[in-house]
Formats: sequence, structure tokens, C-alpha cells
Amino acid sequence: MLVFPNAKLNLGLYITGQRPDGFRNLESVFVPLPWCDALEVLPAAENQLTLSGIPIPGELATNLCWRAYELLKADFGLPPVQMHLHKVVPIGAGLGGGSGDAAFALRALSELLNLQLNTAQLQQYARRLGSDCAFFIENKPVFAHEKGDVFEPIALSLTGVACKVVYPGLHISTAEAYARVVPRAPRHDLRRSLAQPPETWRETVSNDFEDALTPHYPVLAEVKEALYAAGATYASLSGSGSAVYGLFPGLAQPPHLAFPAEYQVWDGQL
Ligand SMILES: C[C@](O)(CO)[C@H](O)COP(=O)(O)OP(=O)(O)OC[C@H]1O[C@@H](n2ccc(N)nc2=O)[C@H](O)[C@@H]1O
Ligand SMILES: Nc1ncnc2c1ncn2[C@@H]1O[C@H](COP(=O)(O)OP(=O)(O)OP(=O)(O)O)[C@@H](O)[C@H]1O
Repeated sequence: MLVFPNAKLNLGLYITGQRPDGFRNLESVFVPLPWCDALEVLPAAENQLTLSGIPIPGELATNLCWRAYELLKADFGLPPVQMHLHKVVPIGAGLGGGSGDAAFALRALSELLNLQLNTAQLQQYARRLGSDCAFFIENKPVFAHEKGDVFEPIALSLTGVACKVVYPGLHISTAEAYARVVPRAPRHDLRRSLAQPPETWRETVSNDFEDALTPHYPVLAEVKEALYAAGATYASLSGSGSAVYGLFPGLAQPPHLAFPAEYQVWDGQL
């Protein structure tokens, strides 16, 4: 079975409080971003995970695809599988690339091995692999709260909106990014703000990681300014960065922008 785990963007992100479990509560709107890895899962005589594309730090056994397999194996005694992951989505980018791989691996294993897991069960397994993972089970726009893994539906369609995502070659660890933010009350209700025209979002939709990270990584502000200068209606850091995106509603494709060769840029429609 061949699947294409996509990334996500955060439209607004407020870090609202410290939790007793050491994590933070947050409020954010997640939308799928069709920048994809490729993951193949096949029945096999022996377990095997192979990788290609962007190198992934860490041992194979810590790869989120493999951890997804081990999680299900503990409950269902799975037969051996062979997995191949071709990594395309930048890592440490705030795009949830690893989380998407984990969720798509859970879904693919459930289907391939006929585990008959429903959405709620798959989300429960996904939560155990990371805060962002559960979003990718349904993979549709949601208002997320608590650890970012409890969802409310949101009537927001950005389908067809032109988008540019710029990864300035900077791996920002999620834990490091959270450690730099002091939680505070949300400035706006994102559900209301995002119901207004995108032209208003610049004033009302913000990401708390930006204020905390920009003094340490000025390139984040430079990329955002370049996107606004090129006509973006809205631009922001995604998640804990370092990817910055711009939305260009009304255009078929975002305008061309010249960035240094080490940056990775995705142009397309949401
Ligand atoms: C920044 C976001 O991408 C926004 O969507 C996510 O909150 C990050 O989710 P993630 O990468 O799946 O993160 P996890 O693997 O669950 O956690 C990594 C680290 O981030 C911090 N963390 C994460 C989520 C959260 N709600 N509070 C936290 O404090 C913790 O230090 C944790 O050890
Ligand atoms: N399939 C995978 N893809 C990417 N990273 C993985 C994967 N499996 C395990 N990891 C580990 O997760 C770390 C990346 O996590 P990190 O949270 O920083 O970034 P991310 O998954 O790209 O997205 P986000 O920043 O949005 O959470 C990597 O350094 C790597 O050790």
C-alpha cells in the first residue's frame, strides 16, 4: 500500500497555559498542506524500514513510522511488514512532517492488516506518538485545543488558495521552541477571526512562537516581510517554525521569489 503523508499549517497559535503533565495548552487552527512524503507499507517475511530523501536524525527504531507499527503490534500482535519512507517535507519546520508519517502509518497498517480501527481509535493511538499526530487521522481543517490534539470542526475552506511555504534551512526543535514561550491568554478567538476575510487576519491572527523565536532567528522576520512585500494577504510562521508561509488568495500560483539556494520552497494551492 502506497500513501502520501502530507504536512500541516497552523493558522494562528496561542500558547495559553502550562499543563500538569509538562506540556502546554494551546489554541490553533490546523489545515492540511499538500507537501507530501511517500510511505509504502507491504506484508513481508521480516520486519524492515528503509529510508530515502531528506536524512532523518536518529535510529531507525525511533522513526515515527516504526513507532506506529510497534504501538499497534503491542495490542494486535501484527505480522512482519516492510516499510519504505521517502522523506520530502523538511524536518524541524513546524509542518508536522513526522507526525503525518506516524498517522498515515497507523491508517495504512489498520487498512492493510484489516484491524478495523475507527477514527476515534486511530486518533487515540496517534496521540500516544505526538501532539500533532491525531490531526492527520481526519486530515481536515480543525480548531485544536488542549495539547493540540482535541478538535472542533471549523467551517474554513482554503481549498485552491495559492500558498508559498519557505523553509530557511533552520532546524528548530519543538521542545526548544516551547521552552522560549511564556504562556498567556489568547488575544482573539481564532474561530471568529478566521471567519472574517483573509485581509483582516494580519491584525487578528498571530502565532506566539513568532515573538519568542524571531529575536533569536531574525531570518524568520525577513522571510515573512518578503512574503508580504510580494503581495501575500496573510503570512506567518507555522507551528514552532522555522517554516514561514504566505497565502495569496485570488492567484493561481504564488509569485516567484528568489531565496538563497539552501532554502526549501513549496509553491502550490491548499
Ligand atoms: C508546535 C506544534 O507543531 C503546533 O501544532 C505542536 O504543538 C508540536 O507537536 P509535536 O511536534 O507532535 O510535539 P510532541 O512530540 O508531542 O512534543 C515535543 C515537545 O514539545 C513540547 N510540547 C508539545 C506540545 C504541547 N502541547 N506542549 C508542549 O510543551 C514538549 O516539550 C514536548 O516534549
Ligand atoms: N518520520 C519522521 N520524519 C521526521 N522526523 C522524524 C520521523 N521519525 C522520527 N523523527 C524525529 O522527530 C524529529 C523532528 O521532530 P520535530 O517535532 O522537530 O519536527 P517535525 O516532525 O518536522 O515537525 P514539527 O516541527 O511540526 O513537529 C527529528 O529530529 C527526528 O529525530
